[in-house]
Amino acid sequence: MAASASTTINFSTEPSHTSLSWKSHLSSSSAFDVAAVSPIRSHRQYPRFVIFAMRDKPTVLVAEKLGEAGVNLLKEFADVDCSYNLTPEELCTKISLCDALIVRSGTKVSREVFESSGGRLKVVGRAGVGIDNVDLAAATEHGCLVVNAPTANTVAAAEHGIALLTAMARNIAQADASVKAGKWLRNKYVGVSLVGKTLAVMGFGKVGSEVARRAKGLGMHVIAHDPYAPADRARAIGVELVSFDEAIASADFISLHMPLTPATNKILNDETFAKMKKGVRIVNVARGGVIDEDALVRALDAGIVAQAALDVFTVEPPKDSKLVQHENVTATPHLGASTKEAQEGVAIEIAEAVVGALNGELAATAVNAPMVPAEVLSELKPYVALAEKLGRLAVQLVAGGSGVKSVKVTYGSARAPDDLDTRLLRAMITKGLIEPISSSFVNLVNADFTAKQRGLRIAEERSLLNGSPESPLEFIQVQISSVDSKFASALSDSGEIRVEGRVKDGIPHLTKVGSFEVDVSLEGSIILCRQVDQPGMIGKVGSILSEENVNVSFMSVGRIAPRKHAIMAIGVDEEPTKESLKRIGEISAVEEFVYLKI
Ligand SMILES: NC(=O)C1=CN([C@@H]2O[C@H](COP(=O)(O)OP(=O)(O)OC[C@H]3O[C@@H](n4cnc5c(N)ncnc54)[C@H](O)[C@@H]3O)[C@@H](O)[C@H]2O)C=CC1
Ligand SMILES: O=C(O)C(=O)COP(=O)(O)O
Repeated sequence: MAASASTTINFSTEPSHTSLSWKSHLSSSSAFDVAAVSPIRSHRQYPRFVIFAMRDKPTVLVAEKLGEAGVNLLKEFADVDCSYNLTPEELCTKISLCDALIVRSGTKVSREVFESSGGRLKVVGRAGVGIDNVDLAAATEHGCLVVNAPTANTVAAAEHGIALLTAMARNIAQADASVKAGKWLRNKYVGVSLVGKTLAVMGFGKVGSEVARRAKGLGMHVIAHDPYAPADRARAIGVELVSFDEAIASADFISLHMPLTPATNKILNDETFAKMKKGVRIVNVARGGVIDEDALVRALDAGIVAQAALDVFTVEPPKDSKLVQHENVTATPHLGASTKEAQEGVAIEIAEAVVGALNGELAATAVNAPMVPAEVLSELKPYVALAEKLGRLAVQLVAGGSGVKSVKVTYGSARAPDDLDTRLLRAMITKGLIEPISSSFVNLVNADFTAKQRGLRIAEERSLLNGSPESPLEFIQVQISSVDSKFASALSDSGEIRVEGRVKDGIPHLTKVGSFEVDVSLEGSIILCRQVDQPGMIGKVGSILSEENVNVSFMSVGRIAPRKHAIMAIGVDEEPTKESLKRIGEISAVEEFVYLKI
């Protein structure tokens, strides 16, 4: 027995992605080492972890141009259908035949796409950074994992930002067009210098900080605004983090590098343009939607904004856009990520992520599932299996099987509270609790959503144990309250169904049922009998099962005191017939029994 609980901490009362998290994963998406940005991320092998169980060769639909190396990598594992320029209707029709979909920024992966997939679509791979074209809520509700390729195009986007900045300052595009039109307008295209000017980088993440580095090399004074960026990262590059208002009021140039979210939608608008220095110049390689484009046209006409260089637009391609036609605007057709190097890197990065996910690995770049480091996953793997099995057992002990609303999970561990990420465990307990009593498919992606939708409340509690924190967990206990049990002995003194398990030699074991201690490996199915403790019981049950050729893998008896009540837990490899279960129930000393499928 492990040391008894010394402290009990209530971590969360509601399933939530942030309640208990691995300490290194609490930082925002911007947390990365700027010096480590490289066009091609090396692939890390994540432990196989069954999010999806693929039986046949999967089909991957590549809906936008993807680098050849990525397509070849996909082909080693899947049937690959490269169909570009599909209409939304065509995409919805095709998707029901696909296990994975790969897109860039030009394809809307809407709720209809997930609904049309009929549950087959398991992974959406975004070959790039921005996932604003994917309906994440719908993906999550459908248990579909969304992965992106967040690092391989960083440098390309930053270089494009700098290209636009310098081209804009020296009127390169306009001057080029006029020379080609036979003109020689040396006075018209006098530019502005960059050296000594203030550049405000809005969004100091991967691209923003690479732009900042390069702008410093051009002799610019660089400030940045990013509510989530750590000050020491900015300091390391020699950039001061300032408030939004200070950034836009003091900048000669503004470069946008934040994601498009409800909070950043039209963040540059009439009101914010009015606060800018007259003659400010704006670069946007982030997303068109962060600028109110009509307001930008007004600001350009009023001379508040002297020039804008835009790679991205609210609607792409832009139609009859006054903004694009404006003489002080330089426009490119969303080329930020379009270098050979970046496209090769992105293609490999996304192909690896999609193949990994289809193989059951938890992707390192998952957008709508917990990102758990590989080493943590390896360590937690047997406990993940234990968690699901305990959930499955507990719910089968409920009379009627339904009406489960309130579950308490206790994790017994000697580790410090922030050293244990329980999101995987909670998801698998939820899977175990819900799948035996419904037609829902539950995985790591949709577990919290599915629990919430069913009104299932999972409270998590940590029981801090004395002893060595070598293994992440000593035990997991699952309790279901306010329900009747079909096996009264599974009820604890306080009336909840209670099962507890441990991992022994890498194998999940059931170690407690109600108040009875047992020990049965959770590998096949289980028969639990309550009996009056007396000699010969094991033999009687064993011989009934052997007559049926049912192999007994494990047997254990947990009793309160000799010759009083005991619980016999029997692990079986095959499913006993109803008749043999009936015969076990008829043994005179057996008071109640239950057969549980794991
Ligand atoms: N034009 C193109 O082809 C490309 C565009 N992009 C876009 O560039 C943007 C940045 O990409 P990454 O740097 O890779 O992402 P990132 O996630 O590394 O950085 C985004 C940064 O924006 C910050 N942020 C979030 N809300 C903010 C707010 N309200 N104000 C200021 N900062 C805020 C975040 O804290 C984060 O540091 C994304 O929108 C992405 O889609 C990226 C690559 C290519
Ligand atoms: O990665 C991003 O966010 C981009 O905007 C690149 O988009 P693309 O893959 O070139 O359509």
